[in-house]
Amino acid sequence: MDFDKDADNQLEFTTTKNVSVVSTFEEMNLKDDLLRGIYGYGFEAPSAIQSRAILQIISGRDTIAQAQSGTGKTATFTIGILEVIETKLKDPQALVLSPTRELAVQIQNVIKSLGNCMNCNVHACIGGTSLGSDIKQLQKGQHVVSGTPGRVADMIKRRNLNTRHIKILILDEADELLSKGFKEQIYDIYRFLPPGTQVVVLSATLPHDVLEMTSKFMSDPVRILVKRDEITLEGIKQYYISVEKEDWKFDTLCDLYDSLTITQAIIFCNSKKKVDWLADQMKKSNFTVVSMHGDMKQDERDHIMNEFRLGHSRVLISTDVWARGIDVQQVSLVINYDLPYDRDSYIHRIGRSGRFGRKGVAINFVTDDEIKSLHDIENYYSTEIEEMPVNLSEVM
Ligand SMILES: Nc1ncnc2c1ncn2[C@@H]1O[C@H](COP(=O)(O)OP(=O)(O)OP(=O)(O)O)[C@@H](O)[C@H]1O
Repeated sequence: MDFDKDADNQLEFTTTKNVSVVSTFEEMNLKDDLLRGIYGYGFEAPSAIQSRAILQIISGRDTIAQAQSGTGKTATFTIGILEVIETKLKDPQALVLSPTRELAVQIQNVIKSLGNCMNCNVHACIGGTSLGSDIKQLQKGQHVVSGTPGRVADMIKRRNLNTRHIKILILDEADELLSKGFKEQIYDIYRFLPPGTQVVVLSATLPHDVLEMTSKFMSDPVRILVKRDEITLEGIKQYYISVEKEDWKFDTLCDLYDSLTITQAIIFCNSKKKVDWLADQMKKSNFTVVSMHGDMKQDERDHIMNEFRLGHSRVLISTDVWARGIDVQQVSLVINYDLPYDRDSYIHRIGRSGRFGRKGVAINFVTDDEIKSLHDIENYYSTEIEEMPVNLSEVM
């Protein structure tokens, strides 16, 4: 496999024709224990992506599954994995890779929950934790490993993660995993997997160059894609506030604070330094906020994450470490204190609200310099980002 080989620019990618759609979980003919796990978790009927992609994954075919944020991609691959693994065999049979530690742990929990009646061991193999305990957990015998690329590559090379029986590799947030920062590590892992390992890639955003790259490590994949103008969700209302100058953003945020705490809110900044600065300023002005970024110690990140999931903290300031995959259903408001540098991040950030059909609101603070980028995003996704009405409570 050569990830960097020049791709054919003429390639057009379209959704595979005649992918069958099943409207109930029963029709998927799943193992009884798995079906019980699904209903026990509270799911009643499959979402659009689940109706299409689960059976493809179970059939063993390489699969490219794109679907809007919060529409159930995690359960899509989880149900696929749980159906094909054999719990009698105590070796890793499925490997799930994702770009952040928090996401890898969240996925581990979803797999555990859906596999609750199956005696399925799932290990989160992530950086920032002790190597010793990782090794111990792997020695115990795990059916599924959900991890971040660095630690997983390390465990494979040290021969603590046995890849011999892996039959399915999942790349969640695949466009991020195949971007510059991760690509080499993914390649490193891929070459240790048995030949013919089934590959499944998922994301809300799959740009053309990423789809091109998939031809290097996937064979005749089934493609379920979303058109660019259908990626944004109707349920997430998008607004902007013109702040003219950077200095005005802070007061604007303070004015909005009461609305932020109605449910839960995420405020995105473009750098770790800015997250620290903003959290400091808010605290100095007596607002209660928490913050999280990739330079914090893992136990601190875990603590912030747990408190936020429990609803004990309501306003979280973060970087793009929080942009992808994290699922907290109570989040109904996302603020881009800084507009993200790229269009894909915009989709992932605002998608932290409006999970599985819930309503969400995204507010973009834009200086005169940022207004052009905002219009770019608007045009690219054929979506509407309106000026924020005076009274936010009217739209919440
Ligand atoms: N069939 C279902 N019925 C009810 N709820 C579901 C169903 N499938 C998924 N959900 C719920 O929807 C929420 C979003 O799912 P998930 O996190 O898998 O979305 P996603 O598509 O991976 O989003 P993202 O693109 O942000 O990663 C979760 O809280 C999940 O429990």
